[in-house]
Amino acid sequence: MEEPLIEIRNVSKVYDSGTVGLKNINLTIQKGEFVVVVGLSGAGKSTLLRTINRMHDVTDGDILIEGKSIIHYKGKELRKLRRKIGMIFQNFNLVKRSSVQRNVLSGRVGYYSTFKSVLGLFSKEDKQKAVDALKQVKMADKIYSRADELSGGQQQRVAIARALMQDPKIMLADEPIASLDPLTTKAVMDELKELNRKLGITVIVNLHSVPLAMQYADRIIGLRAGELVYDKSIAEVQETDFDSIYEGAAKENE
Ligand SMILES: Nc1ncnc2c1ncn2[C@@H]1O[C@H](COP(=O)(O)OP(=O)(O)OP(=O)(O)O)[C@@H](O)[C@H]1O
Repeated sequence: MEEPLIEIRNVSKVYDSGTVGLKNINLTIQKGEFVVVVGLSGAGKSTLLRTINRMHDVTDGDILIEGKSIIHYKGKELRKLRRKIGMIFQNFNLVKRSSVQRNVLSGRVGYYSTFKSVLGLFSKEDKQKAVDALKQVKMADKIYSRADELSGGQQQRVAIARALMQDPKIMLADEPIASLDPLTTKAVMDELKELNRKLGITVIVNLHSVPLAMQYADRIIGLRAGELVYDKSIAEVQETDFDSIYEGAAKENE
């Protein structure tokens, strides 16, 4: 079998406050998978995603990407790792007063010296790349709009275009549709699915909605209180499975 793209081995994360974010997680993700992570608020979904791109360091265990341990990466190695991994957030994280073009080009910053990126000296190739990325998310006509003139769904698609500028192998999306209405939710989820299918990017998405998870995932992972309590391919998933992840946890809190 092919080498796994991501291997999480016995990973635990305890925050400085003493809160346990993750408890002994073991998880292997293959190239090309579309994985949805579900679980109650506070279950550790964001923590899990953020350990994969080293926004958070783990307390214990190891994470391998393409067979290499990443947990001690620093400087150049860490920058190279982060280029491979695009990230999408609930609140889009765009520079609201900047143009769509500028926001998308900023996804390329990891490839430039600080000097050039501060001055906005982007190459002609990268400007064309930004147009292509915007075409991919069907936002090319908004290239000169200001980010804050766009709807939430449009902003999220620009954020996806920005992440595509990195030529990522992995796309991490942390509640990407939490602040969107059903119609724009569909546009954003369809976009993530398309770049998984068409561009072969491995996608890991945190979602609260089980029906959406079932609609889009190849595989669903469930977290509860920092532990991995569920891991099935979509063909094996049954909606009642989630009672133990959601209702069971609710009972515990009573
Ligand atoms: N920076 C932090 N410092 C301390 N504790 C944190 C930090 N980030 C998260 N936590 C705690 O770690 C646990 C897991 O949080 P996490 O945000 O990963 O959960 P989540 O499943 O993503 O929840 P949500 O759906 O609300 O985003 C929670 O108890 C949370 O309060």
